[in-house]
Amino acid sequence: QSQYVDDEPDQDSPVSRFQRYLRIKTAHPDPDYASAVAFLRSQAQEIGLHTQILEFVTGKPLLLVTWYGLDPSLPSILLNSHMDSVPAEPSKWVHPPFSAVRTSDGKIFARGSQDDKCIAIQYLEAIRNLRNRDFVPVRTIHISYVPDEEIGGSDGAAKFVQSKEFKELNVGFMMDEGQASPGDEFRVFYADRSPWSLIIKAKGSPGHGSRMYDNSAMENLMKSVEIMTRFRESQFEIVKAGEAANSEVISVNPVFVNAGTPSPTGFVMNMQPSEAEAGFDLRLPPTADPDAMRRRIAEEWAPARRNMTYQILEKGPIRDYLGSPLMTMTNASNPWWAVFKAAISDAGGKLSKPEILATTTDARFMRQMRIPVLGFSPMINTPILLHDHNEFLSDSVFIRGIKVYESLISALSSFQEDVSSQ
Ligand SMILES: CSCC[C@H](NC=O)C(=O)O
Ligand SMILES: [Zn+2]
Ligand SMILES: [Zn+2]
Repeated sequence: QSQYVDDEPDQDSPVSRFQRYLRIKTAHPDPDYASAVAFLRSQAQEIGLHTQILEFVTGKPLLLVTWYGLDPSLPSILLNSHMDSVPAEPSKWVHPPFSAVRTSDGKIFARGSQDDKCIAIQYLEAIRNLRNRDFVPVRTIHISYVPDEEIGGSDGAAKFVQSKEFKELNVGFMMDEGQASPGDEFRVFYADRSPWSLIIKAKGSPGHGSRMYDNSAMENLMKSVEIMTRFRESQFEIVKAGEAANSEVISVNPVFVNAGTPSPTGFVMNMQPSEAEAGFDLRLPPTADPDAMRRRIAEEWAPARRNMTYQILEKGPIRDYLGSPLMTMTNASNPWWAVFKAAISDAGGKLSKPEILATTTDARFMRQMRIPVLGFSPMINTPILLHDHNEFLSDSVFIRGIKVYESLISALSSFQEDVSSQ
């Protein structure tokens, strides 16, 4: 196990600024957005960038940072990063999750180090370096620091894209977070999966625990669970056979079951309950047919004939406003794709085949507006530790990422073809 390194208190460097941001506790359930916004804003101001705070929901601020380009009539570039993190269990970490300790081998341990506070600072550091080199952007570049991504974004990015402030940004291309790459190729994501929360409920006659009868609530629920498990296995088989990635199939995973008649010592054991319910996390890739899924749920997973009801919470859009799947093209039809690819290669990076992200990000709200979005976090040679214990990022990977964003930001902001009609 690696040792602590005490960073010099007076040190001011990209890594120390990253550490300072990591030490701000923006983990749910009580994220300190005020401190995060204050810190990021002071960084942006120090670099000489324009800042604006938007508060669509009280206590949930969004920081917008702007570097004006020479031609404000061209669609702008938006770089997005969420300020919140998932919680951490300190006792399961080798270093405290908000210490941002850097070990002697250069690993910076913190909740949010990969997801996604790294890109928050890398955007700013890249712009700092470009400004120091007197680079002048043609297109305006914005950075949005948004709240609540980890809890679905309805008070964050969802409100932002609906605002007049967002419209005025005239965003032509956006970048959002991606995921770490254990190998030496950068990963890029052209779509997310759409998240649904599904709760199925069964009702039935209560009865003595000893009695066999049809249509008890538990029997009805368990039949559904069996059918859903078979569906889950059919999807997982495709993945196990190597025919599709995890993110390309529909996942359905049980997250809670709730049934039984409570007693002071647990549950009444000789009573069959009259109600039972279970909750599932569903993720639909953009290729999935949401209507077919809704029918499957109504007819097979929670049919009225088994005394079942259900509730689907669709967390965000599943199609764009013209009814197309939420996907960003990674071919010649999307001129930004070529610019992105060239910028990665100019930075000496290799790119793996574009992927669908298995999880879900704020990008879906912008894709709904038909804005092209690529998910990208420049973390190669890094184990995937988002939401895990001992999340870390190596200092060298972090520093290299700044260079990659310098290349990306200069290329994207210099891109002259007018794509505003797309
Ligand atoms: C219901 S939207 C939640 C978004 C969340 N994002 C990251 O983990 C996710 O669960 O994928
Ligand atoms: Zn994230
Ligand atoms: Zn996350």
